[in-house]
Amino acid sequence: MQQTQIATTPSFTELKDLIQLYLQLGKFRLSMMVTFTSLVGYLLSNESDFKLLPVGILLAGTLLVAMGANGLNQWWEQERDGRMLRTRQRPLPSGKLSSVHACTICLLWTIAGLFLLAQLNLLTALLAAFVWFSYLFLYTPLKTRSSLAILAGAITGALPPVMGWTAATGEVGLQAWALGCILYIWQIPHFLALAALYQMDYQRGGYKMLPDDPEYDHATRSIIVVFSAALLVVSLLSPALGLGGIVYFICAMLGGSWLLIQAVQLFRTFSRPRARKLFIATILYLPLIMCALLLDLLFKN
Ligand code: HEM
Ligand SMILES: CC(C)=CCC/C(C)=C/CC/C(C)=C/COP(=O)(O)OP(=O)(O)O
Repeated sequence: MQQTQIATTPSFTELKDLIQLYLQLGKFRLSMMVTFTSLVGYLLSNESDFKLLPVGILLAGTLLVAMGANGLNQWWEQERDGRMLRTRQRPLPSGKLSSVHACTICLLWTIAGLFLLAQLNLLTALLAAFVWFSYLFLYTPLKTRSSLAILAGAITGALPPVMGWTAATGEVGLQAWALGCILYIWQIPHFLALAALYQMDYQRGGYKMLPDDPEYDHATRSIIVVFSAALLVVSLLSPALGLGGIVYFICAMLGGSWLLIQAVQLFRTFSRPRARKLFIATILYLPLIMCALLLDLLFKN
């Protein structure tokens, strides 16, 4: 009797391991960051007071749909992920989760997330469904075909703040678009810096998102500089549309200039440490800007 119980009831360690695998499958940190941007979009609308229930629903719904999308992308790419050093330890290629298990849980996360968002309003749920769809059915298949995939991939980062805004107001707003635009531009240096670090890996996986040049193509480095400069300009112009105040402006100027300096240094001479520094700058830039926007809101209210 006791033996049966040991065999069928998962132990605490097994449960902990399973949760760990789920977090990897849904790219928890990245999904949390995406969810944070939707929260900022919600609060920027200033339409409603901070109400715990709709905010909780927005956060849970966005996180679930984002994790569902990330996990289904890994399900789709499991064979290629198995060929790449960066990704071969993921739950699916490492065999720690079965394909059916992963696919089922990600579909459940997606359905649960969309259901939650629909409780706020249909527009927010539709936007989430569009992001989910474009990530899986536009960006993911394009990755093996063209370097333009990134332009589709960046939609995924641009729309979550807009979703936050629509969750609060039921309609889209100018400031949310401005923030979405900043995020869209930000993703280009974010990804291209990382791609410089994992160039060979991407080739191993059969992805066509990058030039095959081991010295990291001049054109790609120019694109990084152009988008980093555009990020600085657009982020500094955004207060004209009502996005952010003085804290945001200072942070956007300092953070954006820092990112641009890293981009220019990488442009001058390619090296992996320089690419890594640029990637880290992009990772730090995002929470910096989001927190600055929240601080300005706090001072305003
Ligand atoms: C075109 C869009 C994007 C691409 C191609 C991209 C690509 C990636 C990749 C491949 C990594 C993993 C690095 C590694 O395995 O070492 C990564 C890390 C990260 N990305 Fe992005 N990303 C994109 C958009 C976003 C967005 C929209 C956010 C958040 C709003 C984001 C936030 C992060 C964070 C926080 C990390 C580091 C944490 C982690 O590794 O889990 N990214 N990105
Ligand atoms: C609300 C909602 C649905 C939000 C979407 C959140 C989401 C799916 C963000 C992912 C952003 C992105 C393009 C990551 C890179 O994928 P990749 O396939 O290039 O990464 P990999 O090489 O590590 O697999």
